[in-house]
Amino acid sequence: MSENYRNFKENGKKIIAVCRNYKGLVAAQGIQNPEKPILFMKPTSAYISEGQDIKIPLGCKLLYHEVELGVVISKRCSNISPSDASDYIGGFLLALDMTAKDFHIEAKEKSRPWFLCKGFDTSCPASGFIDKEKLSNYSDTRLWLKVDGVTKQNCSTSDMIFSVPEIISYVSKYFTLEVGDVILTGTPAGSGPVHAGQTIECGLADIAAMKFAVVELN
Ligand SMILES: O=C(O)/C=C/C(=O)CC(=O)C(=O)O
Ligand SMILES: [Mg+2]
Repeated sequence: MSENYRNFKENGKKIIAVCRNYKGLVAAQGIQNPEKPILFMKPTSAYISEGQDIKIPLGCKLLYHEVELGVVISKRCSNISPSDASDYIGGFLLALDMTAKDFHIEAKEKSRPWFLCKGFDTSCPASGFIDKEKLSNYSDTRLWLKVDGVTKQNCSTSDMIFSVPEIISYVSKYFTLEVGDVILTGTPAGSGPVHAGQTIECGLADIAAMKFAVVELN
């Protein structure tokens, strides 16, 4: 069987991301739980791997970190039910949904798309492929993030509003999912600013961890 999805950074065609998917984050913002998953996309050119730096995009004065669990799709599919969704999970990844927050605020104020604030080069630092057997309890796994050694995000994926199968099912009703596509499942409470010279470390229980430096664009 072909396992091209394991090399999702090369073979995937899309990164689809869910936002406002953690109860703690939504409560902290004083907003209602969304009625259905809220989606946006990042280009696959946004991926970087450990050893590469997060580059603050041109003109950005406020860059935010968001640690997230990502799901790698193993088989082409569309319009699948939540109960069938696990058949299409190839594995997982640990990811950062880096956000140019000042651009994001402006985009929301002016009702503009989120592509620039969410999709710039280096906006998706990602771990390698995590076998699904290693993460059988993906619905209750700890996600954490530190900036310069100080914990900023620390939450279980059990705080998600929409579960991984519900998200895959919902997304697949509108987009054909292909081998190696990734779905980012949203960030828990505690997202905040990072500056050039700082280091972000994050992890998924004791299964995956990664570290990235934040640098000025040059
Ligand atoms: O302000 C908002 O509505 C959402 C902001 C985000 O960046 C949301 C996410 O990407 C997330 O919740 O993961
Ligand atoms: Mg996010």
